[in-house]
Amino acid sequence: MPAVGDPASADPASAGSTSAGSTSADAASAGQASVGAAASEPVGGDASRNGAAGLRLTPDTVLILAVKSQDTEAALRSWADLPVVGGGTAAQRLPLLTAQNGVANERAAARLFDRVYPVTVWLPATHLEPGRVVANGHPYSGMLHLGVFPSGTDETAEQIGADLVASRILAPVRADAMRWKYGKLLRNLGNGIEALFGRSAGAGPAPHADLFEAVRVEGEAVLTAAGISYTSGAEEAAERGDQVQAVPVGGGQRQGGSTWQSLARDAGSAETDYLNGEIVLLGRLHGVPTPVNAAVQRAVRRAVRERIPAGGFPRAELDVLLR
Ligand SMILES: CC(C)(CO)C(=O)C(=O)O
Repeated sequence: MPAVGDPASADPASAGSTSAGSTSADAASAGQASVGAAASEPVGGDASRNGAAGLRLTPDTVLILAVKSQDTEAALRSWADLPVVGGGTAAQRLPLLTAQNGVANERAAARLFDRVYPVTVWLPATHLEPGRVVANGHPYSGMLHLGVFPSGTDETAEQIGADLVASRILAPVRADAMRWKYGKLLRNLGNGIEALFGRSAGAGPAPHADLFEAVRVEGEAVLTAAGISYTSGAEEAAERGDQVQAVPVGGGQRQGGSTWQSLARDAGSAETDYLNGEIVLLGRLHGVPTPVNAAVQRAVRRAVRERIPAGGFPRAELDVLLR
């Protein structure tokens, strides 16, 4: 089952032989890009630089959307109308995997693509410099729950899952793939906090634990009010066990998650509008206050705009936003 390289850029996270479309992907959404890359060897190749038009899409091509949610629309538009050998377009014929954090990508994809497969990405990886994606996950590189959107499974999902397992990525196929994605959304609400303030050094109570707790509590309240089911942290952790542990590569610890990496790379955008911002949106739709998620979202937007380095945001300034 061949897949295609990135048409839009030579972005390393999407430059592997199996990712589709990118403008600012990072390691957490790189999924396949890190597969097979010797831990920290540069990845990428000609296909990633040829552009979508240079690629030959065959009926057994699988498209993997591995960009940040803010870049989804552009990536989808660049792929949808490309012809597939034998007739029809990519949007009509090819399976499109949304291997991304957040829950907005599936709806955006389904507006254009007939066959959308949600993928919940649990893949500790690091992308801080062009051309290099470090796969920190061990003994498996990651765990990607996948299924059919909006629900169900099919033969394609099963086959993709089997291919992923053969490449050292666990890939349970789930009829309720979106429930896993909403659970992961809750886990990603701390991404912005980590990006703003950095990781805890040393022992003792985690700094900013109050914020991590508050965004989660708001998130759960919002999903409950919206009648959306989600996996619990315990369910996810039990499923994963110790099969995907973040280990140091080349002597270096993984310094932070995907949003932290966006600030560290000065990527010019961050995914927070689709993580904390998703909770804020649902809160507005369902009448649930979400002040802490909104403050984190605003602070990360400011950090991106003012190019405040990862971990360098003053806590007092977030507290002002919370008053
Ligand atoms: C779980 C993890 C850390 C990697 O998939 C992640 O979601 C992120 O960095 O955003």
